[in-house]
Amino acid sequence: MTGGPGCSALSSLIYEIGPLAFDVADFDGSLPSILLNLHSWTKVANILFIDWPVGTGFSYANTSKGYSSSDTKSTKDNYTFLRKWLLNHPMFIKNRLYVAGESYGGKLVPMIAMEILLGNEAGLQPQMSLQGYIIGNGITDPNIDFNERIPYAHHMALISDEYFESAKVSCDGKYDNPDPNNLQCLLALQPIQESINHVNEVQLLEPKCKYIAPKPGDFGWDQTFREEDSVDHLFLPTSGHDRLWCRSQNYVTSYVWANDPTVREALHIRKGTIGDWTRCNTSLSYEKNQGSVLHYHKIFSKKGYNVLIFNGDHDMSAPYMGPLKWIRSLNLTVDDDWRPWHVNGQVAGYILKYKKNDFNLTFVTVKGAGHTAPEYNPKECLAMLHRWLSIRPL
Ligand SMILES: COc1cc(/C=C/C(=O)O[C@@H]2O[C@H](CO)[C@@H](O)[C@H](O)[C@H]2O)cc(OC)c1O
Repeated sequence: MTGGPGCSALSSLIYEIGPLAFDVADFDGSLPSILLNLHSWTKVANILFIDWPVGTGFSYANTSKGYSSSDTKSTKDNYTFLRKWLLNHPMFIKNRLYVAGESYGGKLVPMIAMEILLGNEAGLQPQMSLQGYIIGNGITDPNIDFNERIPYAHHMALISDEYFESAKVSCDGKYDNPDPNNLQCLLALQPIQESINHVNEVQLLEPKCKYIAPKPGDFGWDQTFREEDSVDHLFLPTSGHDRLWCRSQNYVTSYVWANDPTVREALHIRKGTIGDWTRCNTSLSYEKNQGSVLHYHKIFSKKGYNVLIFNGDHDMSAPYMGPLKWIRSLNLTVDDDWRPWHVNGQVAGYILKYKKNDFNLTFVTVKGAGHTAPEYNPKECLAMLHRWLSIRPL
């Protein structure tokens, strides 16, 4: 499951872990060519890519009321879909099953896993062979994940020791949505904000680009885009005169492809169901009604499941330090202490394994990767998944 909420699973399929990718290098504005992704996760697993919540990607409801969704509603929808899909594809019922998601999708992962567990316990058919779950740069508890951004910025040398110390003393760990009456904290956060504002928060090392309204005909797609649903379309570097490459430009290919009439016909998208396809639908009526999902992880940690939590370590929006903090709160035992893991003789990141009875949790960093880790380090991420799924040491 992709994040957002409201980002299409097509984004994860094409730009991250699916078997196909667009040829962004040769893209000239017309229908992009399709390439094979050598590092597709489908080499080691069958994957269902789900557009959730309803209204995301090509998914649609028949009534306007049907579009209102939430964490709990979407969890149930995903579970219902999975049950129906498995009943229609019985050859997959016995397969080992993992629920996987990234970013905001990581919040739904333990919720859906719990729904499966409860459904199995209630004897619902089909019984699913749930083995565990996988979360990449996920959000678990915004209080933990987002408050770790400032300590992370300090770790990554974006703010000085003095700025950090002063915020630490004044803000009592509440850097995200600080108490508006705590003037000391607000003052301490000011130079911190100025230091990090112009850094690309999803990949510290890449240029930060800001949206400017595209002109009709830009990229050969002669539509005027609405700003709210076309934030990926055209970006300019926030400073400097030269047009820099920005990763977000790669996403233009998805809009051109998914809105091409021949593509939509080939995909059997029913006419009149949705208008323009957008990579992330930001106008959904979605209630984030589960603040934290840490309690789901707590319940799973008392049962026999296998969990993989991985983080591109150059992402400041959902920094690796968030999971490290909430995982520590589960009171597990360290099974394999922090050590590097390798791909092609190079350090690909770091691993830390925990255990408690039959529960195994592997925490992995992907060195140098941003928010959507497989998009940045595809080879390493496939190696990680392959080794973890085959219960080999990373
Ligand atoms: C709960 O409140 C927040 C949620 C998020 C979620 C981000 C997210 O899913 O990112 C998208 O991830 C997907 C990958 O799953 C990418 O493709 C999209 O580009 C990306 O937008 C972020 C926040 O602050 C930055 C929040 O405050």
